Amino acid sequence: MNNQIEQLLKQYEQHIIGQSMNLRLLLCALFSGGHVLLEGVPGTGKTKTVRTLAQLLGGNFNRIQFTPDLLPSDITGSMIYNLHENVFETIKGPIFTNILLADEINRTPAKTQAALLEAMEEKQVTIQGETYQLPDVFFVVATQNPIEFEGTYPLPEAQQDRFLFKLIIDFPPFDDEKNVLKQNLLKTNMKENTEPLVNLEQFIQMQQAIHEVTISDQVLDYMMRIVYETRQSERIRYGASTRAAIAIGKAARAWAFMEQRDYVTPDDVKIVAKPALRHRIHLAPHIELEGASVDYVIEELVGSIPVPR
Ligand SMILES: Nc1ncnc2c1ncn2[C@@H]1O[C@H](COP(=O)(O)OP(=O)(O)OP(=O)(O)O)[C@@H](O)[C@H]1O
Repeated sequence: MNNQIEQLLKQYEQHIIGQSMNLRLLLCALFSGGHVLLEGVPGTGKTKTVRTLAQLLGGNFNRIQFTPDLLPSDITGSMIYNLHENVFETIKGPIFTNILLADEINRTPAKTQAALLEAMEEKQVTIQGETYQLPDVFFVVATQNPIEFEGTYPLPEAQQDRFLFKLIIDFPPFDDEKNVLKQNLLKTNMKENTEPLVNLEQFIQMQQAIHEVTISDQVLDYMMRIVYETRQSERIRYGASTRAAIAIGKAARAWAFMEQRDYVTPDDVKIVAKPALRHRIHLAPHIELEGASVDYVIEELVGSIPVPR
């Protein structure tokens, strides 16, 4: 693995315990230029995970708590009249940051959700007719609580499709969770000062290098076959979109880069397929009734497709 990336992940894993795969996938999404939906019950370290990533990259971090009364301009910004100077001034909203935690995105109505999602897609924001570019490194992690649905506004399918990955934060294994307690209660291994390990310029250079990673025709075919089969399977009501296929390709390339390879393997594709697909497909009603999970169905589907040599 690229030495700098290896260092970064090592540090990251010292701060966020027992979430190794999720940390890698989060970094993979960031390298791919995508955004992430993060699902987990409260208190499982989601905020710390995203804040620490920003610190390790030397980037700015903002957190917006999505509430029912949040307005689009509370995210993007607004224009105010400065009485002292007799001029209008643009106040840029909290979206102008490198890493944004959109906490409980499904607690706000569709209009405000759409303002964030539009900005994610267009990498720019319009305030009173003026357009402002978002930073070159702009990464949104939107959280959702998997068990509390009352008073929520579920993200429409088309909006979910805009997220490269959906990651699920589960409780860490027993011993790892005990280490979280030690970190917090005994202050062992506690690193309050998280020094950046790379800066944003270096990060952008690495991101550009990912374009050099090649994808053979057989591997492209394999990716396409996975997405195509989501539309054929009788276990799936709605299959994945073309945007999903592109997402798998981008993420697999970033994963290969993180593994210090200049070509994508079928294994890279397998690793990123689940987080790239789980929020984009809908199970058929009879499969839902059987209680099968989306992850299980994806695993079976991917496992049934011949792997190219
Ligand atoms: N895997 C972990 N590694 C390190 N610290 C953790 C981990 N999980 C939880 N914590 C600790 O648990 C506390 C709560 O974490 P945090 O606030 O990030 O959770 P959250 O999922 O964002 O919660 P909420 O949804 O309520 O905002 C913090 O003190 C954090 O240090």
